[in-house]
Amino acid sequence: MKTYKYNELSEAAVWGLVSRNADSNNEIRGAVENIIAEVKANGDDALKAFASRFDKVELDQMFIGKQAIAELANNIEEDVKQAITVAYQNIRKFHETQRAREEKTETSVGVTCWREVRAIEKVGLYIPGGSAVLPSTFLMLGIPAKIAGCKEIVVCSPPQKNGSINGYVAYVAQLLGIEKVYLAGGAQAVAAMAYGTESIPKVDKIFGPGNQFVTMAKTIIQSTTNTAIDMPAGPSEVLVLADETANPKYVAADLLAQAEHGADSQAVLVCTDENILEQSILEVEKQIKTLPRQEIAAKAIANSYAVLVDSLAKGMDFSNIYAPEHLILATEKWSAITDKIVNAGSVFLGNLTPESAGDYASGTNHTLPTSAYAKSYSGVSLDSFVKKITFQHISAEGIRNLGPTVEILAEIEGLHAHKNAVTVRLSDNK
Ligand SMILES: NC(=O)c1ccc[n+]([C@@H]2O[C@H](COP(=O)([O-])OP(=O)(O)OC[C@H]3O[C@@H](n4cnc5c(N)ncnc54)[C@H](O)[C@@H]3O)[C@@H](O)[C@H]2O)c1
Ligand SMILES: N[C@H](CO)Cc1c[nH]c[nH+]1
Ligand SMILES: [Zn+2]
Repeated sequence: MKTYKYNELSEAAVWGLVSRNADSNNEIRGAVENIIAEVKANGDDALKAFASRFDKVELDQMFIGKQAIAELANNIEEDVKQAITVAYQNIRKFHETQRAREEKTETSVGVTCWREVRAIEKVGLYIPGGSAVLPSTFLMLGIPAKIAGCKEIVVCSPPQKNGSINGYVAYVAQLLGIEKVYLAGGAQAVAAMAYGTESIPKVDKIFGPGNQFVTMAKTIIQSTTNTAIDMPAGPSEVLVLADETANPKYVAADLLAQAEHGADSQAVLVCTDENILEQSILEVEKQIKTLPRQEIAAKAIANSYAVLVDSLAKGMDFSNIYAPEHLILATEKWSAITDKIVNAGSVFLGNLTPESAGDYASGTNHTLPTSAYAKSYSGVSLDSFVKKITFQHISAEGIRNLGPTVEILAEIEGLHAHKNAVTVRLSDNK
């Protein structure tokens, strides 16, 4: 892992360091635009052709139904069922706390305004399944969708080599009461949910993480269709901010946990202590050899780096510019610096809080903004699955009170029909 000294970096060098996945974006955009156009024109036939090309499987049907889901779910190990259930309960508990309760407000006498929450009716959940199948993502998306009360939940995941889904995904489907999982992955799944095909219904909003193809497809359909997206949730990343109280073994384990997601993942160590920094890098080199996915992790680590800083405050400055998906404060002094966090998707405090806990089971959502989108987006939550509609009611007293103000403002904008909508009421309610 290459190491930089923060106080020796120019501003341009810092911006260069924090930019990710920028080089390949144009190439990926072209490929994804072609995939979207194919799905739009040829529906299920295109999906089957892409499954054959990218997932190396010939599909007879486009989904796995209730009966097959039950059979697959039945066959998984008991301890896994229990672990999934614990995760389900914690994620549900945390997301239940996000139900909005807002008061009605009388903004002026006789004028009452409020907001009411309505679920987005048709949502599409993308469950990644390329290099690793992620049933945990199904929990992260399915639980808030169910709590919100979304009427139609369409689920897509890449077909496995046997033309089916794995048993753990099936078990989650059963827990959530979802009766169909569509066999579509990558950009083509996103296109299918945005345009609809013979089998896959068009949805109002698409959720879920994925590789650069999935993320690019979401970004494109967001501006070319009326289907919204949760956020750009692309290749995983972590920034560990450590000091002399950090444990290099834990730091390295956390860096590798995100590195093993994909060759394009990034793991950044920002450290105030040269010794801890060097020990952590040595630990990365040691621990990586024990990983089954060491080839993938090694590519991600080659695409990662460490930064030596003078203080935790300087480290936090760098972190805020980087805006990591995950920020780990590997320091006993974490409580002194949390208020300095401006940009991060999800934060893990202290030496005993591994990021993996949030990936699976502590309760927070693991679908989070990457590539510095944490500067402007939040991770998935119950809010992501609802709209908040504003309401207002104006009484006779209210229109007498507020009417003249509206008339004047409509007048200065030259919008006389607007003014008149008030005037006709005022003349009837003197
Ligand atoms: N940000 C988050 O919240 C978050 C959460 C979980 C996972 N992730 C990320 O999700 C990603 C999952 O990626 P994955 O690849 O394992 O699964 P994936 O399901 O995102 O992608 C697999 C699909 O990609 C398509 N594909 C593969 N090669 C292609 C090519 N050359 N051209 C066009 N399409 C192609 C195929 O259709 C395949 O089905 C990882 O990068 C992981 O880090 C992010
Ligand atoms: N770390 C991923 C988000 O970037 C989520 C995940 C799923 N499974 C394991 N990890
Ligand atoms: Zn992870």
